[in-house]
Amino acid sequence: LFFCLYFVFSAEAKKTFKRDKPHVNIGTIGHVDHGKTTLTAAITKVLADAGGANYEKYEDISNAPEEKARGITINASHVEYSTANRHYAHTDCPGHADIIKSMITGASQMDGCILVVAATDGQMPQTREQLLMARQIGVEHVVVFINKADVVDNEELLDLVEIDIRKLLTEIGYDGNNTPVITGSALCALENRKPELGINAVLKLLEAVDAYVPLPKRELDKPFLLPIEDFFSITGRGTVVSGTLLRGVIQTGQEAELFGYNRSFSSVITGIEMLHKSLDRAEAGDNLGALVRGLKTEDVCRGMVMCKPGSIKPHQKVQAQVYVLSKEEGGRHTPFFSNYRPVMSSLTWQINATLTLPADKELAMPGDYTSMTLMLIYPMPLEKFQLFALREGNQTICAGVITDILTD
Ligand SMILES: Nc1nc2c(ncn2[C@@H]2O[C@H](COP(=O)(O)OP(=O)(O)OP(=O)(O)O)[C@@H](O)[C@H]2O)c(=O)[nH]1
Ligand SMILES: [Mg+2]
Repeated sequence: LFFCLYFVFSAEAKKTFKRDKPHVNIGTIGHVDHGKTTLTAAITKVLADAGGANYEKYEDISNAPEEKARGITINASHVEYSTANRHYAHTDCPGHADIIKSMITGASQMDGCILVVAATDGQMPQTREQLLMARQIGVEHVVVFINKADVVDNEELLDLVEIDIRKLLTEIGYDGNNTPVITGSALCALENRKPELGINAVLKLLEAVDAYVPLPKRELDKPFLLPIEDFFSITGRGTVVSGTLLRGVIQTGQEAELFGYNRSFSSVITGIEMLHKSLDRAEAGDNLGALVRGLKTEDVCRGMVMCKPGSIKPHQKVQAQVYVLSKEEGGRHTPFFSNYRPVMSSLTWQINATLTLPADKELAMPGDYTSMTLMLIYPMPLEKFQLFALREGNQTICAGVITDILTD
């Protein structure tokens, strides 16, 4: 959330066009060379003419700056633009590896994405892999752009590509029948040629994104979650837990559940304090202390969570998708195998977990990404799409995202 706000505000300062509209994060995914960057440039060009963007040249976007997310080097360009109803931040990563890394690390934070498929190739292995990854990290809405239609003058072939993509979407768990699929040419839009395939197709695409990708749920509207960082006791009053409220809103008098490391307590929030001031209410992003009724300091420890009862649960076995940090990123120099037992860390907790690689994968090399099963020594607060790291001593060796809960 902070990152989002920072991004919006810092962008606000830099540029001049109006930004008083609901904000949505999107991105381009698709097989190498299918036209993601050309399309990104074309969108800004088309919208620049309507006053909703600054035209970002292909060269500037494709020259993606290196950024670090969770210790991982990712090449990513961010552009922004506005349609009539919305403001978008759009991430474009070059090539397959950076797209996958930005998805696993949560760097791209897409509320929806544009899948670019070149009509000349149709779906390719990376199209499928990235779409699957998008599904696994919780991107619920995809809009498809069938690109390079300018060089395919065979209607039937274009139809076949569309049918094939709809089939793939359905197979992966998307609504393949109702997903908007727009056919056109990003290059024509960029070069002001063949308006029906160029500018008009890009406008159609933007209309589809506006209509099909819903506005993201605000963090404030979600059930509250406080990963506990610290705790202390106030003589005569009780125990205070502190940390940064990750989502939702808390109020005094509210029921809360505290759990983790095989402990679980029900309580009521009787006081909230922030910057030495007492408050009735705090919201996502606030760093606060909460006085909880009936708990002793020895009941609580760092790594437990305080949450709206039942909103997040302890789990011991999960399925995950991870990126194995390369040596250059500070990761391992050598591969690891099934039954390896690193420390898993997420929210504010850390715990030992045993990992199992998929049956067809004998080892995981630095720089790889892979699925794996993780068995924790205790059930811990976990949910689908949660980010975590695997560590070895002080070294981060993997960054991952939970794709499935396997046990209660
Ligand atoms: N004919 C034609 N060529 C296109 C079109 N869109 C993109 N291209 C060309 O396809 C090539 C790849 O385009 P990019 O936009 O760089 O593709 P990308 O998906 O960003 O590629 P990576 O970032 O390397 O994965 C470039 O030479 C583009 O000029 C199009 O609509 N028609
Ligand atoms: Mg590119």
